[in-house]
Amino acid sequence: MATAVPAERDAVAQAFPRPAQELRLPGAVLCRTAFAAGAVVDLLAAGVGPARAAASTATALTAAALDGAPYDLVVSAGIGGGFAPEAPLGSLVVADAITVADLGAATADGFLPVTELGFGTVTHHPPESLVRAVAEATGARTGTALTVSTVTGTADRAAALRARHPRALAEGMEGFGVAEAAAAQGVPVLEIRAISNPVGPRDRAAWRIGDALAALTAAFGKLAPALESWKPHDQ
Ligand SMILES: O=C(O)c1cccc(C(=O)CC[C@H]2O[C@@H](n3cnc4c(=O)[nH]cnc43)[C@H](O)[C@@H]2O)c1
Repeated sequence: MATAVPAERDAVAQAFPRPAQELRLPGAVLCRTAFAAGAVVDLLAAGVGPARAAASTATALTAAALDGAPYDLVVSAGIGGGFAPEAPLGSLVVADAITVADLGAATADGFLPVTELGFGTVTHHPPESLVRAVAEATGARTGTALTVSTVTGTADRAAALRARHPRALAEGMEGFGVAEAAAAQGVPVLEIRAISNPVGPRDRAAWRIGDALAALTAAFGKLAPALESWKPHDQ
């Protein structure tokens, strides 16, 4: 379970019945806990932004694989911006598509995603059955979660993103990085965002970080059955 910062990791940890044990890796610290039924869960404050989040997640994945206990699933979780009116403050979004919104080239004719330049990928798709089960368990809306390296701070930018990604519900800074690390090792990925602020004109007074962290704790409290019953071969 990869969050950006320790406050998000601790909000997730509160949903687990057992206190987490710290495991130090080179470049990452895991907090190991477990579901009531026993399945082990590693919580990682992976850092802010897609690059740092990818590096930390790759470290954790590699350590688990070398230990002979590879992960079945990676979850990117945290607070995020919500596109109005579909994703209001305090609501939850589970991504059915994890898309990087600003990886590409600016041209006179507009933005070109990196895939149109002939490189890489811009979207990862979490397993459909898991997205459905998590949305049912938590009441989350499902749609695209965008990953950006620059937080949106104007109405124009929000409108441009929405025009390019009509199914976008949430914006964060880590999901695509976490998903790239997971995909590189063939591990499925999920992204869950609790909405702390609207995507749009910068207005720090409008942030509701406490409410979003509480929504994250509540969501993970309801997630155990959906995650535990999901089998990696179910798509
Ligand atoms: O200074 C600002 O105007 C501002 C607005 C929103 C977020 C930030 C951050 O520095 C938070 C980065 C952190 O939180 C996640 N996050 C939360 N809201 C958003 C958002 O609207 N767009 C992108 N990321 C957001 C993000 O995943 C980072 O971990 C500053």
